Amino acid sequence: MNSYRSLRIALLGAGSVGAQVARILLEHGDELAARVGAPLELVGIGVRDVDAKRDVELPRELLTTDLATLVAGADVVVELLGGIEPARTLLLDALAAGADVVTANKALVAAHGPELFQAAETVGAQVAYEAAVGGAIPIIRPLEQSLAGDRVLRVMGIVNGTTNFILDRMHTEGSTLEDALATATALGYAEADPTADIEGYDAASKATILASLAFHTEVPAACVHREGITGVTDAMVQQAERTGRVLKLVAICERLEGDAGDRVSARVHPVSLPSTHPLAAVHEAKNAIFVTAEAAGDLMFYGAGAGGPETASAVLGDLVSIARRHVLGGPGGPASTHADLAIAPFDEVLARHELGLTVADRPGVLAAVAGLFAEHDVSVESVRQDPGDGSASLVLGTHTATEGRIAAVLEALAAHTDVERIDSVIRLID
Ligand SMILES: NC(=O)C1=CN([C@@H]2O[C@H](COP(=O)(O)OP(=O)(O)OC[C@H]3O[C@@H](n4cnc5c(N)ncnc54)[C@H](OP(=O)(O)O)[C@@H]3O)[C@@H](O)[C@H]2O)C=CC1
Ligand SMILES: N[C@@H](CC=O)C(=O)O
Repeated sequence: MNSYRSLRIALLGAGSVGAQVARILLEHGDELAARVGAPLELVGIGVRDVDAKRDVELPRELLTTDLATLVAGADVVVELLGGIEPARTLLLDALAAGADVVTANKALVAAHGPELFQAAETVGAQVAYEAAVGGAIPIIRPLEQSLAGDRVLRVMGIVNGTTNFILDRMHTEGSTLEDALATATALGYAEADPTADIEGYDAASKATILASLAFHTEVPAACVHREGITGVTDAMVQQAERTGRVLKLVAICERLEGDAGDRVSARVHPVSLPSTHPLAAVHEAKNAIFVTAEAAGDLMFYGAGAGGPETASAVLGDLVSIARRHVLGGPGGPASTHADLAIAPFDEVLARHELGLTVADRPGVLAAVAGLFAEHDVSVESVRQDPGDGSASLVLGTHTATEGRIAAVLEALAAHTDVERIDSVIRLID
């Protein structure tokens, strides 16, 4: 090891992820120091309650509730608090003082990434956030660096471990959403407020980050269409199973090519996939992200999307690379947003849906209802009607049908006198 002084690491948070980061820093300090070329000195751990019971026993003298003072003396600040404040202010203070920052906080990066990157650029510091998307899976660095010379066309996948765990348990064990969420929380997968998981906010933050990196364009969180899994019912799960399909919450970020120039679309919503689709084999809290790039073709990234030790791996990867830069020097620099593409409204995205309807139980009713689809330019790919009870399942095609047209046809169906109920609506991916 050369004679570089030790690097002062301030850790903010000792929850599911923070406690594991502290454990690894303390247990494997010598090995990490050898990799970096300088010791990584954990100077303190900022928490809300120094007496709280933790999964990992941490030296009492390292714990503090004075996060501002802890940040002030650090070379690198590792933020694992979650939420916007006080994380944002603490990181801006750290950057203003010239410290580098590592964070797993996707809500913060999605909402305030440009502000943090600008603050870092001003002082030549770095903000690293590999753990903010896909837990242990390397996806930020591949998009930011490995694919920087290619043209990314699409990033699509399962990016929230908690909701994947819940949907998986609903399919495989018949669990309720509430029971499966309680287990996911106990396993350390869920956010402090799990509404962020089940209502799709967490996945939407990740979609913001992925789309911004993939398309070199700032994609504000407000431009990401978001639906969570609270509308997924047992009946929808059973309907998917009857047709050999599986429900998953996916994020889709696409470059849409058009005569007026390329645009970007980013959205998060449940979909129904054939059980043979590779995403159908993503179980428990695993994540999988497919990237399609013009020259590279299709790439797939798979692994643990949540969990303390797994996420700590990504955090420590960032910490080691930042620490190496301190010791050896090397490039940092802001994320590229030079392309600045327009964002396509969700209504204009092409969509394929499966619809469960109950119509009045009279001959010819479905044919009359079908007129509504033609009126809204929505093609009907297939119709299956159960004899006797008026229930029908329709697949609505994509080539001309946009999300906007499907929404309009659903509104018209809801008002149609021969339609008793819309039983289920789910988007299909093949
Ligand atoms: N859990 C996971 O699988 C993953 C989490 N992430 C992200 O990592 C971050 C941390 O997640 P996780 O470890 O699960 O969160 P936890 O809720 O388990 O832990 C949060 C920690 O931060 C401390 N903390 C929170 N607010 C404050 C505050 N205002 N002042 C002082 N301390 C505070 C808590 O202190 P105390 O212990 O005293 O209450 C706790 O130690 C989040 O941004 C999350 O989105 C990213 C990928 C995966
Ligand atoms: N709550 C998140 C944690 C990781 O980002 C998830 O379940 O994916």
